[in-house]
Amino acid sequence: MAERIALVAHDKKKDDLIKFAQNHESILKKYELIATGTTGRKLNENTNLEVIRMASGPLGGDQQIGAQITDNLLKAVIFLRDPLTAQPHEPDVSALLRVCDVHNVPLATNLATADMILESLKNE
Ligand SMILES: O=C(CO)COP(=O)(O)O
Repeated sequence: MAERIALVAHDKKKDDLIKFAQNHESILKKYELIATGTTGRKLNENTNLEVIRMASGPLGGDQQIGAQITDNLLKAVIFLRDPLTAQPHEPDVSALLRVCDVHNVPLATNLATADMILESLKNE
């Protein structure tokens, strides 16, 4: 089974994530990709990647991804969150970030770190 990476972006960061995914398509293609609902739909529509969609973030998608981290299924999480906009599901967002730390899963919350994580995956 291919290793799995989660891709998530809040609304104001979705364009950044799509551009990021387009720029890194060749490395991302080597992984099974999952995303929250709207992020996944936009990635499927705007890149050549095949992304498995969870529920939308506000409807529990972050929690579904968190459960996969707990089950040791994820290699890394790229979560471009919007630090300037309050989210109705902020507790879910915090829980996802927290569970990455609990299980020591690489987590990028901005593009600079996301680039570094993918750079390091190239060397595997
Ligand atoms: O809200 C999100 C993550 O917290 C993202 O959810 P969507 O991809 O469904 O917009």
